[in-house]
Amino acid sequence: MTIFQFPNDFRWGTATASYQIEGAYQEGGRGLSIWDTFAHTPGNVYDGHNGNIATDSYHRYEEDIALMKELGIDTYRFSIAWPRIIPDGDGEINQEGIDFYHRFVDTLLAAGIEPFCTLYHWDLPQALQDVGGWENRRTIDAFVKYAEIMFREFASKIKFWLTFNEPWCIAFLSNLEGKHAPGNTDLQVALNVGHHLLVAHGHAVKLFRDMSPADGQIGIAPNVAWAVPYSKSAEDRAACNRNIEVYADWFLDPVYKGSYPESLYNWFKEAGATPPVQDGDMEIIAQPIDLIGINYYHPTVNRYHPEAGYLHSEPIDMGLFKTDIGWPIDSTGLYDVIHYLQKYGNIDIYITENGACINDSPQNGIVDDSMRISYLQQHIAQVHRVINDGIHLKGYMAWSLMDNFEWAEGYRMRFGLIHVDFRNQVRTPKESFYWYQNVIRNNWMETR
Ligand SMILES: CCOCCOc1ccc(-c2cn(C[C@@H]3NC[C@@H](O)[C@H]3O)nn2)cc1
Repeated sequence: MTIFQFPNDFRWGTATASYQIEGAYQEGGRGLSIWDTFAHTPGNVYDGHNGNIATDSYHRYEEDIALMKELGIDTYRFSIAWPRIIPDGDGEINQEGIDFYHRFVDTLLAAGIEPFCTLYHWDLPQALQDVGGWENRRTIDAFVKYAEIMFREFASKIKFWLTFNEPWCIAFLSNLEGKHAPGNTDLQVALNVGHHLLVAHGHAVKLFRDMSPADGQIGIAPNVAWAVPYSKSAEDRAACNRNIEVYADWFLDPVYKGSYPESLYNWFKEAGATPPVQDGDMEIIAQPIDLIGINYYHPTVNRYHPEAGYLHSEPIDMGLFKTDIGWPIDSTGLYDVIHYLQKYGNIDIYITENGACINDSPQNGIVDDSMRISYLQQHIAQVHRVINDGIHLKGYMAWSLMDNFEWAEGYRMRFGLIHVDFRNQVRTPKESFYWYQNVIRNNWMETR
């Protein structure tokens, strides 16, 4: 048994996202998002699930925040639904939407919980997609207008901001692999989307500085892959590097270095695609940021294979224990990838997502999700190990507060510390909720 003591100022939290929990998709003046369209299109989401109701948190946020207070978190990561603020993307402001988030944030603050706000967690207004979405540079200006409204309204209440969640998912999963909204399957489209979201990020950061909100911090939240080569061969090592770089470096090099990673740039160029860089873009992207959020779930073991996707990098099943979504459980990847990111300097890092898909259900009112406790314990131990190495890892937000809409997997894949019965919205804290509550209360963890 080991005791892991955390710094007094370490932040403990949970995370969610607007489309995954709010529901009320046609209420409060909300416009449609690309995820409404994608989920309403047969075949895109498991069993036709969608976010029309989700966990009904638009109506139940006070109950949710009471559970957060019981859990004892000091930080809550959530996202704003752009379609609630500007229903058609860049037209009229919807005051009802702004008012909703003021009530929500005020309730969080009254509960002593720090709001940690993601501006864009994938729910692009459909009206913007109708004219090209992130492929169209016009969406950059629309995003900056949206961000300005949010900073003006909330910078006095919200001190932690993320521009984009998981840029790899926005660009590649959604526009090359076609698995998320809007479901394109073209490499050049993916590079266009990825570049434009980076330019939008840079403009939003510059605007944030120009509006000089008192003591606010802003960053971006890439999901990171950690790939270990199956063999020591140069081919396998290169295949792993491509896999790691496409999630992290493709976005963080432009932000921290003002240029795309050369090797991957050339890899895509060989495939006939290059980012649509215009004069001044790379300078605006490289606006200094204050922090990054890192979303980590699992590592992979990869080898080179000429027919393995756009990176010729094939993940190998090494027989590890897996969560119910099929991801291997190996917390060492978290330690390794955080050290990998030190090449950008000893930047302030928050783990803005980490968690396990374990589909346990209540038995006599108890959800004995011991596998999730084991997963969290292993990963929080690695968080401590990273801090012990002097790395500025400032906080940990478990994904997720409660079971919710897990994108293409719908509601069958459960990541929550709280079980949600989607037939009646009954929330049941799982055993992992009480385990995490104890870690937070003590600010230390013991392994068992
Ligand atoms: C067979 C090939 O498939 C290609 C990879 O396909 C995926 C799908 C999904 C993910 C994925 C999902 N999550 C959790 C979410 N993070 C943001 C938050 O909203 C959570 O719901 N992280 N990564 C990665 C890769």
